[in-house]
Amino acid sequence: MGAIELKDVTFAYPNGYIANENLHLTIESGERVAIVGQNGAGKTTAVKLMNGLNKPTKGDVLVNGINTKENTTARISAQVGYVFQNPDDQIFNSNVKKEIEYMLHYLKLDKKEIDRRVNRAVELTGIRDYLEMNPYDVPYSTRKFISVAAILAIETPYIILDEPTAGQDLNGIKTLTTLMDVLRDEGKSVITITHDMEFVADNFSRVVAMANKRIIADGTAREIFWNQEVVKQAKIKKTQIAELANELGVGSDVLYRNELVELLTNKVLSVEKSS
Ligand SMILES: Nc1ncnc2c1ncn2[C@@H]1O[C@H](COP(=O)(O)OP(=O)(O)OP(=O)(O)O)[C@@H](O)[C@H]1O
Repeated sequence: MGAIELKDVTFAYPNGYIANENLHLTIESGERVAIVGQNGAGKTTAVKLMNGLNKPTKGDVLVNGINTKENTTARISAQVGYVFQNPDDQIFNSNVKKEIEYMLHYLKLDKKEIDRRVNRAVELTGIRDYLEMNPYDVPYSTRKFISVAAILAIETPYIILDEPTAGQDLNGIKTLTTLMDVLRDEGKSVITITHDMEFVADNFSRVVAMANKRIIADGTAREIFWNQEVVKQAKIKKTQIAELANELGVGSDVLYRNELVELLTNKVLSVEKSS
């Protein structure tokens, strides 16, 4: 069993701006972790450290024991796939199929294996109808799935999704949820940056909260969403159900609809009993 380990990592951009300070984090292989926090907290910078796109200014990042500082981004990316927040920063081929196949040719896989991986990635992301099109001729929300498919096809043990639900409608969210289930069954690690707390509560048990370049909390979704200090500092918007429970003053750790329904039902029953 491997892990991604950030050991006291600080990162400064070439202009000198320090975007991450003293990060300590271990993500075991197979784990699913959501990274949440205010805009500019340093989330994207941190995940780019995990796949070698950023190399630490101080400290070390290890991927399955391999130090990212001593290896090329290409080698680290074969372990940790990163789907960019904006697909237009990632996609550069003039044809969807070519975009998905690009890394597979780089990895020198044979045609049969390339076809298998492309088919699987296309199936999981629902983009088969677009295979022969120019990625820039398809809607933005579909283009996001092209960037997901290109990374899925590499079949890395760790996959990072940066804001996957942004711009997706109900169908897109459904496709993502099914994809999350498949990746869970395959034992893959998924690390997600998101501002969508419903998506977090439904798909991630571990949540890392960032604020002002640092990790300020690391716990279960329930622990993070009901820690008022963390919610305030990281500027997290709670789930609607947690907000509602808070406003109604029922329960101090409600996260899911069924929990709220049960609490309210019990309250009604106890009022009926006592009257
Ligand atoms: N190439 C760069 N050069 C200098 N500063 C940068 C660069 N890229 C990002 N930054 C700065 O680093 C800080 C952290 O950015 P980052 O993208 O990691 O934040 P984030 O938490 O992912 O934000 P968001 O939720 O808005 O995507 C921001 O202040 C940003 O302006």
